[in-house]
Formats: sequence, C-alpha cells, structure tokens
Amino acid sequence: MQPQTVLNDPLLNKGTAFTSKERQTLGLTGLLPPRVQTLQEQVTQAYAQLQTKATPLAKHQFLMQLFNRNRVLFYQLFQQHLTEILPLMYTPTIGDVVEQYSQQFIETSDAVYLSIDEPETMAQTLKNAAAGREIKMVVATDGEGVLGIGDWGTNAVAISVGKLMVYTAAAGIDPRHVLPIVLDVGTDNQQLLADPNYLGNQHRRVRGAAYYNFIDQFVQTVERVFPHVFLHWEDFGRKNAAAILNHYQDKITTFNDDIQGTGIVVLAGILGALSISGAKLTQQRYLCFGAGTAGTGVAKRVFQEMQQQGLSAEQARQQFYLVDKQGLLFDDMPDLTPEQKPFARQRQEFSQTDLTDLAAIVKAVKPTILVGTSGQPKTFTKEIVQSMCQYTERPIIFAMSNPTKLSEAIAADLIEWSAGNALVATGVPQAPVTYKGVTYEIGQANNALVYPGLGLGVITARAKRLSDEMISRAAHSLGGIVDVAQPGAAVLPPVAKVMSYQPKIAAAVVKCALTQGLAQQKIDDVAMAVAANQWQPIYN
Ligand SMILES: NC(=O)c1ccc[n+]([C@@H]2O[C@H](COP(=O)([O-])OP(=O)(O)OC[C@H]3O[C@@H](n4cnc5c(N)ncnc54)[C@H](O)[C@@H]3O)[C@@H](O)[C@H]2O)c1
Ligand SMILES: O=C(O)C[C@H](O)C(=O)O
Ligand SMILES: [Mn+2]
Repeated sequence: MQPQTVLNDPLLNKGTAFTSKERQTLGLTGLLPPRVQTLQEQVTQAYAQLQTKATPLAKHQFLMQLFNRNRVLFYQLFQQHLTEILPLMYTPTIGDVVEQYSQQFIETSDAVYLSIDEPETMAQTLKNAAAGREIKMVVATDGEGVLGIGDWGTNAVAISVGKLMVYTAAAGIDPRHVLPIVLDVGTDNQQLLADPNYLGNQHRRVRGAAYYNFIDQFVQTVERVFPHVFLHWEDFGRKNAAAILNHYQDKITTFNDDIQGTGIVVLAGILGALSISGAKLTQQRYLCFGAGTAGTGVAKRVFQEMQQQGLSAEQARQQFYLVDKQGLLFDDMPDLTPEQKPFARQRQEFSQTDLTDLAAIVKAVKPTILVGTSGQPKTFTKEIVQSMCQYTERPIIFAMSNPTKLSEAIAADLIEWSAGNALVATGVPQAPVTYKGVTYEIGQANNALVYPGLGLGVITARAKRLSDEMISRAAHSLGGIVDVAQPGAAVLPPVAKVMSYQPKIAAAVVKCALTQGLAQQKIDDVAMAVAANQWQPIYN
C-alpha cells in the first residue's frame, strides 16, 4: 500500500500513534512528526484543541476534521466525552450544520449522493463507496423533513452522517460496515433554489410515480449490492415517510427512525413516568400535538401498548386525541392523512364548536399525557400546563421538537408552572432544573437513546424483518435503569449512560428475533453475540 493511502484512510490512519516500527514498514518514516503518541495522549490533545473552538459550529467542524482523518481517535474522544460531544455532532448543532452545508463545505465524509437525475449510476456508486467493505447498515434521507426545519435537499446528508455517528458512538456499530446516503430528488426550498452555492440538484422535488420509482430502484439496488443490509430511513416528508415504511416493512429489514424510533423512546418515557407516578397506562388520555410523521408514529406505538395491557382496540382508541394544523382532528375533515384517520374523533363527542386552539382543546379533552411533535416553539403555555394540573396530579408532558429553537417548551417553565408535578422530557438536551430545593433531571426523549441499540440487535441477529414485537421489546428494555424513588428522577435513562444500556436494548431485540424465527444468525449466548458485534475505538 502507498504510505499516503494509509494516512488518508480514516479507517486505517493512526496519525502520530503509528509506532516507529509501523512507520518503517509502511514507509511513513519522516511523514509524521517524530514523537509517537498513545491513543490516550492523542485524545487528551484533541480534547484540549476542541476547547479552544468558540462556537458549537466551530467545534463541529473541528470534530469533522478528526472524523475524516482518524476514526478511532474521533470515536475514542466522542465516547470519553459523550454528553459534551453528542450535541455537537447531533441534535441540536446538526440543524445548523444542515442549514450551513454549502457555505461550510470542504469534503464529503464518506457519504453517498444518489441523484434522481442519474439513476443508472446507482449500483456502481454504491460499490465505489463501499470499496470492498461489507455494508450492514445504511441511513438514507431525502432531506424533505429535516428535524423540524423542513426541506434542505442534499444538505441533509449531514443527518445521515450524524445518525450513523451516534450508532457507532453509542452502540459500537463498526464504522467499516456503515454507509450514509442522501437521495437527492431536488428541493422545494426557495432559498436553496436561489443559492448559487447550493451543491444539490437545483430543481424542484420530483414527486409522484417518478419519485417512488427512484425509491424502489434504490431499495432494490441496495439490497442487491449489500445483502442483509439494515435500511434506516430518516427525515423524509410527512407523506413519503409513512408510505415508504408501510410499503417496505414486510419485505426487507427496515426501520423509520422518526416513526418507530421516536415511538420507542416516547413509550419508554411514558412507562418511566408512570413508574414514578404509580398511574396506569390504560387510564391515560393521550393528546398528540403535531400529528405528522413522529406524532402519529408515537401515537400508534402507545395505542398498541394499551392493547397489550388489556384494552380492546376500540377502548384504546377512545384514549387518543390528535391535533394538527386544523385543530383537533375530526373524522369529517377532508385532508386527514392515512396515519391520522384511525384516531380522528367525532364532533358530536364535544359540546364546544371551536376546538382549534391547543389551550381550548386541552380544557375540553383533559389529557393526562401531552406529546409535542409539531415543530411549533413555545406552544406549551402556562395556561395549558396549569389546566392539566387541575385534573391530574402528575401530567406527562414531552416537548419533542428539535432543534432547540423549535421546542414546544423549556423544561424549567414546565416544572415551575406545574409546581414540580409535571413529568417532563424534551427532544433536545436540557439542563437539570432546581425548583423549591429539588433538582429535576430532564430526560432527553430523543430517538438517539434507542435506535443505536435497536440497530445493534438487528445486525447481531441478522434479522430478516424488524417486527412490531421487536420494537415493543426495545421500548420495555429501558425500564428499571432510573431509580424512580429519587425525588426529581428523570423519566428516561440519562444520555451519560447511553453506551451502557444499548447492549440491553440490543439483547431484547435479538431475543425477540430468535423467538419469532426472524433471526438468520444462530445465537446461543445473546449477551456474548451482542458484545461480539460491538466495535471498540482502539488501534490494532
Ligand atoms: N425527539 C425526537 O426523538 C424526535 C423524533 C422525530 C421528530 N421529532 C421532532 O418532531 C417535529 C416534527 O417532526 P416530523 O418528522 O413528525 O414532521 P412532520 O412534518 O411529519 O410533522 C409535523 C406536524 O405538525 C403539524 N403542524 C404544523 N404546524 C402546526 C400547528 N401550528 N399546530 C399543530 N400542528 C402543526 C404539521 O401539519 C405536521 O403534521 C420536529 O421538530 C422533529 O424534530 C423529534
Ligand atoms: O434527529 C433528532 O434529533 C431526532 C429526530 O430524528 C428528529 O428528526 O428530530
Ligand atoms: Mn429525524
């Protein structure tokens, strides 16, 4: 191998950690500073450099440079400083990274850009990108629904890269086995269409049959080029996200993170909240604010859980109320999505005629659980929180929207307005809140808490399908980590321990796959099999 190849391959490069013997063998003598460092010395030095960067975006750029040069060092640093680095490489900073993509562009970070204008190149592109590696996991986005910030076209490649980083940092998914992909089908973002520096296809989004044909070609090609791949869909627009999942979930091993990952983390958070309050799930009234991809995905997961806990489908359905742009959703509305329809209510259930404003809806419905997936900032007001406190002792309030500027609420407000009674979680990281002498830990209800372990389980089992039961098992596996007797306990386990509970999630998924006959891998010892699939960021 050419010496330059080793130094330029982030999966092989050790930088200053190449020993003098390795330098001799690989022809690197004199191509690096003379001092040989240990990995830990490199980590310490890189961490100190990181501290000199002034803004989250500058820190992100520095960390991307490390990622692009030396992946072992990058992930070792990431894992050692996980709570600090996660928000820099993922939510919320990733939102700014997407918006600034063209302005900041230097290099591609081993991502793949599949253009709807050149469909014939797809198979060769995937082979080129893999360069002989076995690809076990792909994250693909078409960038139409990035977090809550909307359509960012090809810029959304940063989301695929970021999601995969979290897979590796949190669950040890081997970076040699992953591929981040953007499906560039155009953009309807006027700012990008007018921007001379925009790097994507500068035309409007292709829709309809041509779009679905492209998606289908992608699925067929990925499955052919990478047998047994786990295909993770991220941040598609509302219509396409559900349509794609519904079409492929019984055909291939696939997962929509916004629908299913979010369903897992919210259900786990609700189960955590109920174990604090002692209330029963089957007695909760559930209000979804923002009934789009995530909102309906989560509602469906909680709905299924209520049935597992003994309610009939009809009884369970009575506990759900969905609110979208139109207000409370009624079955006579002409523009309901297929995912909203099953939960739409009948007008005659209510004496009120105007149920468009969230505060009025809360007063009428009296929800005990309020989950925001609307991308509408500050919509969970004092009035709403205080209404909920009038009829329920411990209201469950999750403000899921990302990034921070779009969150439905600030945790500190929810705690104060409810006099410490609300059981709170937020999609973005929020600091603990001290109120009247109690410190409330704020669980981060972000799918990042769960999808890495889920993917690790799927890969370990070489699961044929990702079933509903596997998803349900993943949600339940998060119970018992937090000491709920502790005053101010969070409803979800902390991000600081995220690495420690991913194997637990993975094991639950593997066991379920084995039971359901969906595992294509023979496994005797589940914990050992999971551990064997975890890559460690250390030099060979
Ligand atoms: N915390 C997490 O893990 C997580 C996961 C997925 C999505 N999210 C967040 O949820 C938000 C929505 O994401 P999505 O993928 O579901 O997007 P989406 O576009 O599919 O859904 C958003 C929904 O909100 C509705 N909406 C818009 N304005 C509204 C208003 N004023 N009142 C009521 N409803 C309104 C839209 O019509 C749409 O149905 C984003 O901010 C995203 O970051 C968080
Ligand atoms: O990316 C995140 O932080 C969570 C979620 O997938 C989202 O779209 O907001
Ligand atoms: Mn997402």
